[in-house]
Amino acid sequence: MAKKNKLVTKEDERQEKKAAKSSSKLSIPSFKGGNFLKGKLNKNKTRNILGAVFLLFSVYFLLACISYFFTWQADQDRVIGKSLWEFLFEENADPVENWLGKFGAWISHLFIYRWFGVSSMLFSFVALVIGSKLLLRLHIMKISKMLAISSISIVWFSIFLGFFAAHISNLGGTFGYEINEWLKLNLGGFGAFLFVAITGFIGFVILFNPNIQAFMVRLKGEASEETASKTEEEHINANEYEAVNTIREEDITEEKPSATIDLTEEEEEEMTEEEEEAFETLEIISTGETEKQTDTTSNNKEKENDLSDDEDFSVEIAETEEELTDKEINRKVEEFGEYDPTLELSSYKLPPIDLMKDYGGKQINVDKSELENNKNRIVETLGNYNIEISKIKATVGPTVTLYEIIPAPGVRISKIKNLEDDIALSLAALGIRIIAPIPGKGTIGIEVPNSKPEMVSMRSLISSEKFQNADMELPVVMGKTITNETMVFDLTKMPHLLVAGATGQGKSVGLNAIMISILYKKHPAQVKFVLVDPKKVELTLYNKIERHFLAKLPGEEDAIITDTSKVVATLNSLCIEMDDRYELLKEAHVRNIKEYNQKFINRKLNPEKGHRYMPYIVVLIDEFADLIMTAGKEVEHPIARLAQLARAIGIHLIVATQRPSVNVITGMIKANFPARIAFRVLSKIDSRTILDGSGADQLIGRGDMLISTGNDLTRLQCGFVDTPEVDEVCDFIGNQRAYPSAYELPEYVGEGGDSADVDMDDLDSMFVEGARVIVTHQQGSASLLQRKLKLGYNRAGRIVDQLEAHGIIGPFKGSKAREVLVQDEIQLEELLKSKGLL
Ligand SMILES: Nc1ncnc2c1ncn2[C@@H]1O[C@H](COP(=O)(O)OP(=O)(O)OP(=O)(O)O)[C@@H](O)[C@H]1O
Repeated sequence: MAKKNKLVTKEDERQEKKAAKSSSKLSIPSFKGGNFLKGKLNKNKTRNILGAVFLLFSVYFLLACISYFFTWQADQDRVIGKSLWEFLFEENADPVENWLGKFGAWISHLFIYRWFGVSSMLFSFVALVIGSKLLLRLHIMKISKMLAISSISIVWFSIFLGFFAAHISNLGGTFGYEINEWLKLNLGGFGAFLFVAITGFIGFVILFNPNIQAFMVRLKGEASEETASKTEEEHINANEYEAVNTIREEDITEEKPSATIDLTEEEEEEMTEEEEEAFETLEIISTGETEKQTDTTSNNKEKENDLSDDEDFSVEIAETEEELTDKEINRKVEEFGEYDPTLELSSYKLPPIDLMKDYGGKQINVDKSELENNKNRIVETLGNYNIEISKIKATVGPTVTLYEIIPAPGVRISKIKNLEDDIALSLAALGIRIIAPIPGKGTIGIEVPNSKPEMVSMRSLISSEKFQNADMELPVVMGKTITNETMVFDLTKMPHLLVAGATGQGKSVGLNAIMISILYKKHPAQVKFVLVDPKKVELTLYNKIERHFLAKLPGEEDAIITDTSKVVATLNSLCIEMDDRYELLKEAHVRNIKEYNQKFINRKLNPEKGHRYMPYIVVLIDEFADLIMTAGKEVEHPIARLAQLARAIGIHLIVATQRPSVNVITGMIKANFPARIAFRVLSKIDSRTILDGSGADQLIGRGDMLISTGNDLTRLQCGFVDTPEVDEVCDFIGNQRAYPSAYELPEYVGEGGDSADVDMDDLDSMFVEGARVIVTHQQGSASLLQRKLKLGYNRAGRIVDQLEAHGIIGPFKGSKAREVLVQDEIQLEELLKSKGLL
């Protein structure tokens, strides 16, 4: 009780403090009974009230003025020469003609007749702008700017219109008339007119600062340009990028919209008064800071002046560099328009949806008796072990049904988890998976395969609204979740994928699904694939799109790599590409490929300095186990390097393997692939290797898969795409106009490079250091040089060749390190001296 009292007191104190704060802001003088006002008014309310008053005045005043022009003759006799008080309380009680009564007649007479004439109506505009800003938070224009424009316009138009007072009275008001009379008296009629015209021009220039020269140039050039622009227009039309999405609106299927709450918007709308106050105080603080800053600069200046009095000491202040205006910066964009990377293949068309087959399965058929049977069996089995259930719910997916159970209070979750095999036995089904508890739901899930699984066709996934409207860099649609939702993810966010699954469980179909997703969404300028296929048959279909979408090493015949030694060269070449791209990013002062490309499109990067539009590169390696077996560290090292660093520069790896054992998926690889996909594997150990947990061994195969992205593990039914469909898509793309060749990767000179090519006179500047590193470590490898001297692959390879040519190391020996022919550093020094290299 005492505690409660204490709380109440604190709350009271807080309220009092708040009231005091708001009253001090409004500076309401403290008077007796003013406490009521203090409590009720705060800055926000005052603002609203003032806003409403301004808006009301704006409308009232405008109507009064308009009415004045129809009624002034009738009302003028009564208003003229009277103060407001006199006029409102005069004895004559007859109504006036003005639509807005006596006050309307008086105020319009005051403003139009006695003051500024017609231009007085601008006061209504002034009130409108201020009122809408205060009440409706509508920003029509900057208040200071509006006040400057309005006041100058009111005065000037009054004088200008006063010029015609002899013909139409009231136009310029008494003010305009009197000024004109005075001007005419002193400058003559024409002189007065000229004076008014010139002041008008000066006012216009001060307010709007028009670019008169540009206007003149445009005026001159207009006639000659007219004909030129016509032809240019035709030219632009011809070049327009027509890579239209050929999927018709009606083909796009929409999923049930899930309720999404846009927190940010709500927060914005519902900014409480306190927050607003805080916001305003913040503004005040920040302006305070700038004031402080200017103070210090002026202090500094004073100090400088003091110093410059000293004869021996001169102070030079660095000139501030000139900054380009936004207009100048964007000059290139204005001149040429934004850079369009797709221009070279501007008529490229994305594949139409009709190329995909419909395998049905849009609607899930719910077999009620099956559901009932399964439910009864689950309840029964659990009942046998004295586990009571308080609720059970089934969600039917394309191939699996999820039974969610809430056990009675006091039941241990681990007890249910241990009954996995017993439940599987009672349901007589393969692939039962128990998720205890389902993260974020507070229930236990039992996944039971349907007796009649539905096939999920790739067509339905591609035409899903989610995929079609996905605003992602590399959107991938792979399948449907257990709740029949299409799952779309951005490959750039993954950022690499490890795919594993025993043979025949749907891995190749899955890889095709990834490829097809990207092909259905991206232009050849935006993405390139590096395809590695040691099995030689899986990816050959994509040969047809070589000149559109594939990347390869210079001088290679086939873009699809099947030979292990070429894989090593390609991976190393990708490392060089990565280093090059990082260098370009550094020069462009951006952090990732998206920002870089955006800057390039906005023509802020100079192609003459080596800048170029960077396509994403997706490296797809099928059968990674085979590569590791044959090339070992030689592939592991560049892959780990790419996986660690390549994310920001747009190289993404998809590595697939049949054998997810620890010697294939090593710790180094695993650590760098946070996103993993598991199709069915044969043992719990394999599942643990790929997913760090069991589950993949309990899948039912045929495209049933688990995708793990860090913490989340989602079960999906992978979309099915058959080889003829992939073939047709590739045909469609392949038959369109293509680039002259595949995207060229940088050249890689490997450790097995031809030493005959070495130029003995052009030794690398790091040659001597390289030789010392090799001799000290007695290990002849380029990767050692790379690590120790922080060199790129290309350069380290070149130094190795030069070392071989100078007889410091022996020839290339496959995956083994080269033999070092110099015993120690003393011998090396002698050798280098004898060759004149020291
Ligand atoms: N998503 C799917 N939906 C339905 N059936 C599928 C799906 N994925 C695969 N299958 C079936 O499984 C078969 C084998 O698939 P796939 O060729 O992809 O296996 P794999 O794991 O790549 O095998 P391997 O490693 O031997 O190449 C397919 O021919 C198809 O019948």
